[in-house]
Amino acid sequence: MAARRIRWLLIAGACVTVVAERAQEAIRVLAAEGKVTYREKPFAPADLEGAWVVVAATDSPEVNRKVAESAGDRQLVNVVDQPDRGNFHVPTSLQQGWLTLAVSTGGASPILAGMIRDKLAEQFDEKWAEALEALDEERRAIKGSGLCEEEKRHQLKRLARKWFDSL
Ligand SMILES: C[C@@]1(CC(=O)O)c2cc3[nH]c(cc4nc(cc5[nH]c(cc(n2)[C@H]1CCC(=O)O)[C@@](C)(CC(=O)O)[C@@H]5CCC(=O)O)C(CC(=O)O)=C4CCC(=O)O)c(CCC(=O)O)c3CC(=O)O
Ligand SMILES: NC(=O)C1=CN([C@@H]2O[C@H](COP(=O)(O)OP(=O)(O)OC[C@H]3O[C@@H](n4cnc5c(N)ncnc54)[C@H](O)[C@@H]3O)[C@@H](O)[C@H]2O)C=CC1
Repeated sequence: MAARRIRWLLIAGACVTVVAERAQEAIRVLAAEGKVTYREKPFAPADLEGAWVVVAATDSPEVNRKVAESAGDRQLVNVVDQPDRGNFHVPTSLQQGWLTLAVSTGGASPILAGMIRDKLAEQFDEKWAEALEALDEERRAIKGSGLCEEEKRHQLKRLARKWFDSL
């Protein structure tokens, strides 16, 4: 579970520190490659110092509860086995170039969220990534034109509609 969250955090550009008594092999490899910092020890509240995002993903509900309770008001906390103890949930997501679609069922069924994402992926395929790049160029041209604000807005709306209807 922790490895899944770490992958997502690294893609987002986070500096990740893992605290685990005995981390999974995949995490040890990331640590050996210098991609994450690994503290091989039991959790202690001081481990949260300086953290912006905290993920409680141990296999012990008591430890995860303690992690959540030790976090400060200004920290984002995700608790993988007791979502209500944290202050954010992780949706499943689909990336198609610059397009990001996130799907959440509010915790009711993470598997269904994955199914919905797969269904959306059939509709929002590579064409959308290509379209967004083309649209971006056309939008810049309109923004850089000497047209008045009202006319620009009108053209930007028409531009988005043209692409939306063509895909
Ligand atoms: C609230 C949330 C936590 C949060 O915010 O982080 C949460 C909570 C819990 N999940 C549990 C179980 C499973 N979760 C998955 C899968 C995923 N779970 C994810 C998110 C979230 N899961 C958040 C809500 C998101 C939403 O509702 O949309 C995804 C999107 C992202 C990710 O986790 O990477 C990923 C989507 C899959 C994909 O993308 O295809 C699978 C299937 C699998 O592993 O393949 C199972 C086993 C089957 C089952 O139990 O249904 C359990 C019971 C744990 C236990 O008792 O052992 C809890 C705790 C509880 O329900 O209280
Ligand atoms: N949110 C979600 O989508 C899902 C959540 N889960 C939940 O994720 C949790 C973890 O499951 P897995 O990753 O399979 O477990 P795991 O057994 O692979 O990993 C647990 C890790 O916690 C560490 N740990 C345990 N006590 C510790 C302590 N006191 N201090 C520091 N580290 C400690 C262990 O050393 C180990 O590295 C479970 O509660 C499970 O119910 C599981 C599947 C999906």
